Amino acid sequence: MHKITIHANQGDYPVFIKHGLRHEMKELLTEYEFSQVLIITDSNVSGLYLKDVEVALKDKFNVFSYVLPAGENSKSMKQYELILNYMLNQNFDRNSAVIALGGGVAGDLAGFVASTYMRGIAFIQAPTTLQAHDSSVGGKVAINLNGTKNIVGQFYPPKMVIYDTETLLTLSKNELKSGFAEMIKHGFIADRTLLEGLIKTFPKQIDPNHASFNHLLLESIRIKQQVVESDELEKGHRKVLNFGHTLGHAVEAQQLGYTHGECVAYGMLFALYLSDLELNYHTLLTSDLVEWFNRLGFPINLSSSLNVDKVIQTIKYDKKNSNGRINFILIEETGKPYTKSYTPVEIKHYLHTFLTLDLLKGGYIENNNG
Ligand SMILES: NC(=O)c1ccc[n+]([C@@H]2O[C@H](COP(=O)([O-])OP(=O)(O)OC[C@H]3O[C@@H](n4cnc5c(N)ncnc54)[C@H](O)[C@@H]3O)[C@@H](O)[C@H]2O)c1
Ligand SMILES: O=C(O)C(=O)C[C@@H](O)[C@H](O)[C@H](O)COP(=O)(O)O
Ligand SMILES: [Zn+2]
Repeated sequence: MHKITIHANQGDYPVFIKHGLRHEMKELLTEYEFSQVLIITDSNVSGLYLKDVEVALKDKFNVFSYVLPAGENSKSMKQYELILNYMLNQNFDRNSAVIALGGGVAGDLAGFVASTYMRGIAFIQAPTTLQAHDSSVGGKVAINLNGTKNIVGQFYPPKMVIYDTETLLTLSKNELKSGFAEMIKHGFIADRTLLEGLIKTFPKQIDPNHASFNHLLLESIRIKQQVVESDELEKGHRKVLNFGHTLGHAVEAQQLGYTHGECVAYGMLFALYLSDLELNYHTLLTSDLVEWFNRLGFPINLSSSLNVDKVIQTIKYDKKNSNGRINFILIEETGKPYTKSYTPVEIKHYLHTFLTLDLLKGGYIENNNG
């Protein structure tokens, strides 16, 4: 078993990573005496792993389960309110705990519930997606509002992260790809070796059974750890974790059928394009990189599906904005991120030129589900 301890203002917490770890949850939680435990999961994960977790915990705790409709739309005010009502009706008290069993959607919503119910109760992350190697670490919890991503939320670190990597084996290709995009992001912002390792190990497809997969996953979690420990509340440096997200979140809000990670991947291509323009030479958005993204099945050509005016409208609500200017995370080179601010008019112009780049013409236009 791997253990990474994250230092956080409200208390350090361990991230345990192991194949089959869901069966050991009771042992991991030995020191806790929760009055009630609510497992919040979604309608796909419930059929796969809920029973195992209930069985693992039922001798020690009074266990309840709440199953969300799978998908991003559950990160909503409506689901938030439904869960709070459920907890109140079941007499959950201050000594109770919430366990998020699922991907980033269950984690972000359950964490926000835990952070606000009775002004905060214990929260445990039990991630089941590759994406959640990112979302379960760092304490960002949130829901969406009127199409704006994560606009209502908190920094609320979990007490523990229990990452059963066996669960990754049931993910679809598309969901693996989504989490892989955040690993690529971690490579770009902090670690050339990680990025090169990802390119070399997975030239055509992502294989969670590959001998190097776990090592690369751990490296990615360590980068997340270093960044969130350096600036837990995102006063400055943590913003680098938003590389690819400024455009990515606006694309995601258009609900074109792409996952969070696919939208972030597309946003990274745009951020690399802007980075090249800033540097006045073309070393970042290379044909090799675009072809790799294309082979993995990331969207690289959205020229016929993206509504640019809507993108600009959404980007105006980005949390990194200041004084009406849009702050993008760019890179000087792999591992050297910085912030550059633009007006919405400038971004609209650059987006138009980006969308018509010949380099991006050969790509997937349709969503590549599978
Ligand atoms: N808080 C953060 O720091 C942070 C970081 C990254 C992403 N996020 C958020 O996370 C969300 C995306 O997370 P996600 O990609 O995990 O989405 P998700 O939670 O919707 O999971 C993706 C899909 O995979 C299914 N699934 C989950 N585990 C499975 C398994 N083991 N086997 C088979 N199917 C499984 C789910 O039912 C869902 O359909 C977005 O809302 C994003 O904004 C938050
Ligand atoms: O942990 C962070 O900080 C991140 O930015 C990680 C992102 O991958 C994640 O998608 C996060 O939810 C985005 O945060 P937001 O503050 O832009 O909503
Ligand atoms: Zn993300």
